[in-house]
Amino acid sequence: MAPTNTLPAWAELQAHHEIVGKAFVLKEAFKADPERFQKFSTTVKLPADISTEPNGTEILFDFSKNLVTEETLDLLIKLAEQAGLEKKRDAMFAGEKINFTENRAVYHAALRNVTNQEMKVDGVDVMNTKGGVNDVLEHMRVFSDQVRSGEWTGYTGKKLTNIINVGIGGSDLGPVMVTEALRHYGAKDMTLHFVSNIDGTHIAEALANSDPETTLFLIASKTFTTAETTTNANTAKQWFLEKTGGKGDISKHFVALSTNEEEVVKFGIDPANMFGFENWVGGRYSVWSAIGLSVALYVGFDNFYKFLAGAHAMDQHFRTAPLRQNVPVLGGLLSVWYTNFFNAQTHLVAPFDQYLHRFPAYLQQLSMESNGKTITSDGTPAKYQTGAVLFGEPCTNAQHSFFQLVHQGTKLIPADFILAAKSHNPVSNNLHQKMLASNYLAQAEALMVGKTADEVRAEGNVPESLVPHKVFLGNRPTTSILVGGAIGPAELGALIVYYEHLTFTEGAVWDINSFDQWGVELGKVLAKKILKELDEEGNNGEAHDASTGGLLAAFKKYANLS
Ligand SMILES: O=P(O)(O)OC[C@H]1O[C@](O)(CO)[C@@H](O)[C@@H]1O
Repeated sequence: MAPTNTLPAWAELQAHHEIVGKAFVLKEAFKADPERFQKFSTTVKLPADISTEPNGTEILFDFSKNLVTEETLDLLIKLAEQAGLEKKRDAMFAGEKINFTENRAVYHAALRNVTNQEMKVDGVDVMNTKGGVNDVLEHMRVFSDQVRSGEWTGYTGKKLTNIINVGIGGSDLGPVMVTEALRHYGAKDMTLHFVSNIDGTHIAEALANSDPETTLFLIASKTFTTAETTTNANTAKQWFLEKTGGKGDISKHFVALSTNEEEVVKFGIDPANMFGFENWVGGRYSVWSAIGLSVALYVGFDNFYKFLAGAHAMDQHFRTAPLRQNVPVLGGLLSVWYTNFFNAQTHLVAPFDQYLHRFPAYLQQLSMESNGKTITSDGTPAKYQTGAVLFGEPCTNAQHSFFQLVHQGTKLIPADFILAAKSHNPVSNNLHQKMLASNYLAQAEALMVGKTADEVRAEGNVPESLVPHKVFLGNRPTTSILVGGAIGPAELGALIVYYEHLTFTEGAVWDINSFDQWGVELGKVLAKKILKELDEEGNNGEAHDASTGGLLAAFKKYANLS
């Protein structure tokens, strides 16, 4: 396609930004238009049979506190149309190989296709084929039921209640985030560990209090060749065999979640205990696949299925809602607006929800591994900014750390705030939840209205020298997401998919391939080479630049390596 910044709508948006965007005052827009909230907010409703609410949970997306007019949205949608967003979306759902640098389809939506619509890649029905989506789901159902009920036991006949997931990146972040988010639904007799880091501390700490008789290892790796995962998995296997005096039965205690049967077998896992998926599932989208087995084990298969169904509901919305009411499209286009026309560098996501404490970390991989790219579809560098730096922490904690910068710093930080109307823990007569909600509402309002010097003075007793320090410029944009019930499996599924398709929309407009991750390769290859050098006697890193060589030599000296 033509470079995005040469599309007619881009120039129109630039002109619009000069005239309208730069001068836009959010609080004035609310005064001028009493309908602004209604006009700029959209509600998505989940099916009743999967929701926490008897009539179906509504999720309200309030975009009204963004620096936009109706004309801005119209122009952004025009840009999306000119960039071929709908065509690209439809190609993804048609199983076309839109991951063109790896010649792969991007079909994780099939994993949550709970209405069993026809979905094909290369003419093959991925849902109903042998070993396809429905077969793997059935395998996950049977296995998770057996482990949870105690029918599947360890080598001494004990129930497996200690689950250790070994995986990294998408094979870790999704399972960790989702099991934490759904802790309310988790089996009370189960302990979960997630081992990802190559730092030996991670596996050592997980094994320290584990009993081999009751431990189940899930070796989660799409490729089954990732250095961290294979090393941690081998350490786990060695620990298991040592602790059981060689009597431990690997087939009862180790299962693999992978696409690579050959490597799984080499490792010593029975292919019958392998839960497969296909290469059209990207690592960062794999929690919906067999990689989500820890979720199914912890919250039970029925809840896992509701998680898929909530995700599917958001897929359906993304596929069918007109762009102007399409929430992931609007979220993605707002990100384009701030990144490319306001020069914003970041995207803050702050869940007002302790269970969602790993959500920002999960979104970091989703967003930055997808859109941290410079090269566009024709192989040339983009002449505009792409992926923002996504960061976040749960509130109210974040308010007491980095929110100073969000309120009074020199940077524009577009922010998303997420709250559930109902808490799973309405302690102290729901006081905590009301305080949480009051902060959720107050932060967005404060960021918008700010505080003028006159307002500071009117508070009285403020020395004139302090006045500028107490001024808040305001006009800082937020998107508020309000889940109408509690955050259950379906609500969580829908929220994740909102961000997936928001990321898709950004990538489609920026004309980059959001589905590869070549940028992680260089460091991996170099680390392999340096690992050998650490063991080579007399090698003091002379082949490297002076800094790397100097550090390598110093490490060897301090660590007593020769
Ligand atoms: O599941 P695997 O193949 O072990 O890969 C783990 C992670 O590594 C990456 O390839 C990046 O290094 C991610 O995309 C992926 O989620």
